[in-house]
This record gives sequence, C-alpha cells and structure tokens, in this order.
Amino acid sequence: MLWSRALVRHRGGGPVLRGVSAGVREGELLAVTGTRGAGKTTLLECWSGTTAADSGEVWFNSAPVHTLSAGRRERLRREHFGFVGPEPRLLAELTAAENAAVGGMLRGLRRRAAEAAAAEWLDRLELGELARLRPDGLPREAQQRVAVARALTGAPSVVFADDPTACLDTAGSARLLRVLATAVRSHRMTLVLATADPEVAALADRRLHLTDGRLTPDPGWGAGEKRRQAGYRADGDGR
Ligand SMILES: Nc1ncnc2c1ncn2[C@@H]1O[C@H](COP(=O)(O)OP(=O)(O)OP(=O)(O)O)[C@@H](O)[C@H]1O
Repeated sequence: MLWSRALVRHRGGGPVLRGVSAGVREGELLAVTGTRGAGKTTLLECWSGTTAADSGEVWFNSAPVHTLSAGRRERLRREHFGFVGPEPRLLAELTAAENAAVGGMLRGLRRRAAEAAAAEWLDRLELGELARLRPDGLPREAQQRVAVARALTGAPSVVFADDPTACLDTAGSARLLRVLATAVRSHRMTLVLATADPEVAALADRRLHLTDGRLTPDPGWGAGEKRRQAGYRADGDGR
C-alpha cells in the first residue's frame, strides 16, 4: 500500500538515503532497522510525506506522494497517518483524554466520536483514571501511552512509530509494544516501526535493514537474536 522506488534524500550536504526501493503491505507490521544514523527516521519521513525526497518516487494506495505539493502532503499525513515518536510531545494544556482525542479530530471525527474512540484506546492502554490528568501529572511511560492512543484514535491507515520505546524501561516498552501490535492487527492498520533494538524489531512480520542509507541483508542481530529465537528474554545483556 505504501512504497518507494530509487528514493534518494540528502541531509547536511550528504546522502542519507541512497536509492531505497521498498514498501509495506496493507495490514503488515514492518520494522525498519539499522544502527544510529542509518537513515531510518528519514525513510519514515519520506514515506509519510513529512519530508520530500530529492529524487525517486513514493506511492500510497496507487497515488504518487512525490508529486504532491507540501500542502497536499500535509493533508495526506493528517487524514491517513498516525505518528508516535521517541518523545510523547503532548499538548500541556490538555488532559490525556483530550490529547488522545485530537488525533481522531485531525482524521475527521467529530469531537464526541473522537472522545469516545480515544477513551476506548486509553482504556486498552490501561491509562484508567490517569486519562483525566494533564501531561505534567503523568509518568513518562504513561505520557507515551497517551501518544500511542493519539496515533490510533480515528484508525489511520498507517501508523509510523519512530523509536517509540526510546524513553521507556523494559517493562514499559514491552507493554507499549504489545498494545501497539495488537491494536494495529485488530483494526487492520499498517505499522512502520523504526528501531535499532532487536527485541523491538522482533514483533514485526518483516524487517528492512538499512546501512548508511541503503537496504542491506538483515544481519540477524547475532547472538542476541539466536537467544531470542531460543526463547531467551533479554534483561539487558541480550541487546
Ligand atoms: N536535519 C538534519 N540535518 C542534517 N543532517 C541530518 C538531519 N537529520 C538527520 N541528519 C543526518 O542524516 C543521517 C540519517 O539520520 P536518521 O535520523 O534518518 O537516521 P536514523 O537511522 O533514524 O538514526 P537514529 O537511530 O539515531 O534516529 C544521520 O547522519 C543524521 O546525522
């Protein structure tokens, strides 16, 4: 449903993506992996229309994204895509429930419907009474769960999650990923997840590995991956 051909993007004077031809299917959970600076964030930004490519093509549902004006790309993002970043970035003046409802309203739901949908996701994300609080009254991990609820409310076609567990501990990270994966599967959404963490990438149906802006064979993540496949649950040293 979303793919690129020969995608090239320069940043800071040098190439960051060097001809990436790849895509994600509808309903798929795709992990984009690679070490720091490999180009994961830039690929998500180009696929989502957040950033324009320097050359190459991006297609969403058989329509070209690379030829759209900045305004049209902004509309595409707002209506069809949900985003979770490494930081929650919630609106400080709104409660958790209101923050989550904003996602639905951006995707065209009326306020009441957005609030109802947000309440459902906040429930599934086990926010409970915390939903009535403003972000500064919430622990970091709860704030990130609110950001996930905001991304899911209104059921976007594609959820882009860029290093969504960066600010979480192991338990919080596992819980957030479990809910995210279950939500995306149950609502037939598509997930594109950027991560350098093999434990996080393990939840995906498929992985694309980037090295210096190029697709390269998945390294299999060495011993850590072998232990995971053998049922080992990392507690820090398996990464
Ligand atoms: N706004 C920018 N200006 C200049 N260089 C940038 C900018 N954004 C990213 N870069 C550079 O582009 C390269 C790819 O960055 P990108 O964030 O896409 O990689 P990444 O794989 O997501 O890395 P990380 O895991 O650290 O987030 C890096 O070398 C980075 O320093």
